[in-house]
Amino acid sequence: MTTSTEDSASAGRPAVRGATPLPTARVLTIAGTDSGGGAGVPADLKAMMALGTHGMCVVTAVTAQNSIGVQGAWPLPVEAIRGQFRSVVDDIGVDAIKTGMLASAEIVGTVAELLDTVPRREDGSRVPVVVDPVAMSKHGDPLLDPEAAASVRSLLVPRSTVITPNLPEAAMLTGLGAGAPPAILAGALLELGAEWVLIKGGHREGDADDLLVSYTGERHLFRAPREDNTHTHGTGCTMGSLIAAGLGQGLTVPEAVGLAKRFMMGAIPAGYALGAGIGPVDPLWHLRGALGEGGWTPGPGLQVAAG
Ligand SMILES: Nc1ncnc2c1ncn2[C@@H]1O[C@H](COP(=O)(O)OP(=O)(O)O)[C@@H](O)[C@H]1O
Ligand SMILES: Cc1ncc(COP(=O)(O)OP(=O)(O)O)c(N)n1
Repeated sequence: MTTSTEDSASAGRPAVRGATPLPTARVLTIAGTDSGGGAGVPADLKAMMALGTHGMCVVTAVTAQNSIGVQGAWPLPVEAIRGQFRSVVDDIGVDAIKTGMLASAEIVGTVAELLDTVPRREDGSRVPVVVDPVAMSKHGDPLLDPEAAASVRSLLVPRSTVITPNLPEAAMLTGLGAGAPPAILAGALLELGAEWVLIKGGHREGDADDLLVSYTGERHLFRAPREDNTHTHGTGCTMGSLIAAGLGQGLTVPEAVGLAKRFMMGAIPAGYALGAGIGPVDPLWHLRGALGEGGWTPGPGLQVAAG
């Protein structure tokens, strides 16, 4: 295995044929895996694909996880994280980035350093970065060392285009209680250097409204009734990835959040039972009618000959 990042772009490569213009945005998640497929990198890639973008991943940690909880977590060496990041950014390029589970202060520091190396866009603006400050799973299993919260606060929040905490994560980062009003939590995060803050409402009593505020004073409330479905594993990861996919396609932050929220309002009621515990939201809810019962059926062109 080689981890070299020094190849020049074309040295010794075969000519690439069939130059179809890039049909879509390139969106990168920097996050942990979920072996059960409901959250983390698998959820991110599915959400990115659901909006028609090309999803890519830098894995930060591997988790053994299912519908009942997280049974184990193994952070990767920072060299592996740097290597994956360089492979993607130096050859393919990125139109938007989302971060999720970062596990340790060392990984948070490495990711902050890597974000600073992303080339600017043609118009000189920064590639948008959605920071989902993942701290624990729905089951209460820790996904971030407690001492890493300070690094997220000082290194990642100021590098974010939009940070998307749930209520407990906003409380952890600000030192305020999770019961503090969303506008107060958002204001404290803006003071830490975020451009936009989305306080997600999944952990609220009653409604599931999300509050989006910007450092310029713009304010948007995305309202939604609480869905009575326990199968909501992966809501935060899916939401953050949809926002990144929207930003990569050129939407503004309020437009991307609005699109993501509307999508979630279909994905959450469609969440399905899987395993003995909390099943996942359905990133394919909008295609189920077209897929038919049991999934997609190959057309005549894809029939495999018998024998
Ligand atoms: N039961 C629910 N009904 C409706 N919307 C929900 C529900 N649970 C979560 N959401 C929405 O899902 C998105 C993700 O939020 P949240 O669940 O708070 O994130 P996280 O997974 O990080 O805790 C938000 O838009 C939130 O309002
Ligand atoms: C590897 C990994 N990353 C993130 C999470 C948290 O995902 P989230 O979308 O917030 O979903 P819940 O865990 O709250 O259902 C995770 N579980 N695993």
